[in-house]
Amino acid sequence: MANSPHGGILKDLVARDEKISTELKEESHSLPDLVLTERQLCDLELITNGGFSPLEGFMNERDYESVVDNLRLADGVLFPIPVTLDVSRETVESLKIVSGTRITLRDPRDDEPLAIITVEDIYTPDLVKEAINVFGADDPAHPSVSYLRNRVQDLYVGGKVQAIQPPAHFDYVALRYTPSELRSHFKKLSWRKVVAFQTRNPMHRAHRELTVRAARQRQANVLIHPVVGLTKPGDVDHYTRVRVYEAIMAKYPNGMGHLALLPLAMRMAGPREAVWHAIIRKNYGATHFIVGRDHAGPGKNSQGKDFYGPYDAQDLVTQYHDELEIEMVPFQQMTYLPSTDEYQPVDEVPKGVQTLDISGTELRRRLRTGASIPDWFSYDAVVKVLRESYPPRNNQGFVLLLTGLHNSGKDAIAKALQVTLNQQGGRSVSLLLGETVRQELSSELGYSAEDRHLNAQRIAFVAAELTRAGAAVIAAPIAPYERSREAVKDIVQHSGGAGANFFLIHVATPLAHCEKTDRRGLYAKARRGEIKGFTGVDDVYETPEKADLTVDVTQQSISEIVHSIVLLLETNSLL
Ligand SMILES: Nc1ncnc2c1ncn2[C@@H]1O[C@H](COP(=O)(O)OS(=O)(=O)O)[C@@H](OP(=O)(O)O)[C@H]1O
Repeated sequence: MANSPHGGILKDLVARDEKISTELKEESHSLPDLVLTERQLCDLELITNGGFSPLEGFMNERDYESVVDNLRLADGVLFPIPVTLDVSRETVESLKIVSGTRITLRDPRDDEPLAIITVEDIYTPDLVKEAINVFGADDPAHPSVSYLRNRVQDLYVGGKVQAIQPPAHFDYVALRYTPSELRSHFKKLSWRKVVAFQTRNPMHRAHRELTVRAARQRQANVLIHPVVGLTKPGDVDHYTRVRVYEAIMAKYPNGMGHLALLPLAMRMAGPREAVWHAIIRKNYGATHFIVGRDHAGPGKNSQGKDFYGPYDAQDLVTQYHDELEIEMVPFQQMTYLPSTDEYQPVDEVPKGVQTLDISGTELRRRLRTGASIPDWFSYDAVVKVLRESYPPRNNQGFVLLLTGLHNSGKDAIAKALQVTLNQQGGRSVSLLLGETVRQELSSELGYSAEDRHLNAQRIAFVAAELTRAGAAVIAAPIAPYERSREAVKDIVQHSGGAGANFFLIHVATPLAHCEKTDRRGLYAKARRGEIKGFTGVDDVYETPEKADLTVDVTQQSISEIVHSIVLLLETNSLL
């Protein structure tokens, strides 16, 4: 038997409104629109599937104030986190939003109408108070406070929603359960007691041991219920994590556990978040909920201290135990005891017994360097998934941007380097010569400052895509402007993923040599005025200020230059 929902009734609005969804969809076309933010989309999904029961919409001012002040809705029901629809003043004015207005809420990914909100009120939130009460401090080191300060719009719009359809998902569809679906699943399996485990991180042996212990203690089954909505910036992406969870599920005793994904936008609100998580799991039918050390903690504040005490979350859940009606299973941190090859909560380890742990930072270091990750810490299948997503540097892609004058030797160096890297193997090598890019990608562009900059940005886009897939990219345009070269670096480092390794190599062959040896005669034509705005003749070449390497074909042979680039890559552990 699944636990009863918070407030007594599961507010499955999708099921409730199914009969009128065609009419609602029809009406949605004639209403003003709001395209949701990513966070609002996650919130709406949980409002409409019942995960946030007893909510039936975004909070009005009375509920919001009451939640911020007392962790309760205006009617007194426990609810610790504001769930609000923020809208800019301009939008409120341009859409003429007033009490009673009906607005279509749209999915930002595909523009589909998901729900209609009937506006109850429009109010100005006190964001400083919200930060202090809900997150503990008005400190922008907290990701949700930073979100309040930088992303949240001026006004909140409160009102109940009617569901047109749930947001569409195309990843891990079979693992996404609504509260009703999960409840049916528990019924089908005759699970009476279910311990839910919340996580936003990859799971290893310690987590498996902890959850199995919890199940044993409470004679229950285990629901692994990871968050796949928004988590803390910098977390492991949910695709990788779900593959990890799938791998670890095979390590549970047969039939003990089940994996379901939760599309929640976390707030990292520590104690309040733990109470919220418990309510959500109750709505999904769980009877027990694990709260460990530093539950939903965001890390350090701007003074370098933890935002919350390690067991503050457990204390707050205990405080509301009676009305939560889901039993907390508190856990201390698990640690490994090599002498007996087992995990135990730290507070149960006898004095003097040796323990082992691997921190998150150490794990990331081992992934980066390819160093071994011991069996006592994780499972081969889990490590394999992580290594695929976080390859060691010698498997990561990289971009070498060779910049220099026409006929500086950059093409010859690039081609020789391509051959050298091909000889070594292990990566696909892509060559983006200036001339090739001009023919294949930028044939309509000329040589104005703007066109040259755009050309560089196109090279950056292609290079970032290739390097993200693990390729070695050698790009050799003239790239005469510092701002363009900086833009290339920026684009590669921001969208190149794990392979965001970028090196600028200045081929600094003097103009006189480039000109003297130019068999194509372009400099001669430029001198005669037959080509206008030619780099080095009547257009500027800005010498790079921060090249990773400077080479010159009048001082070194092509082989020597290639070797110096190989050494640069080797020094950076890329070869
Ligand atoms: N006005 C002018 N200025 C500079 N270069 C010119 C110009 N007109 C044509 N070319 C020939 O175009 C080739 C490719 O230039 P790039 O795309 O590398 O230049 S840029 O980075 O956009 O500045 C470049 O060849 P490579 O140096 O061999 O790549 C030039 O020979």
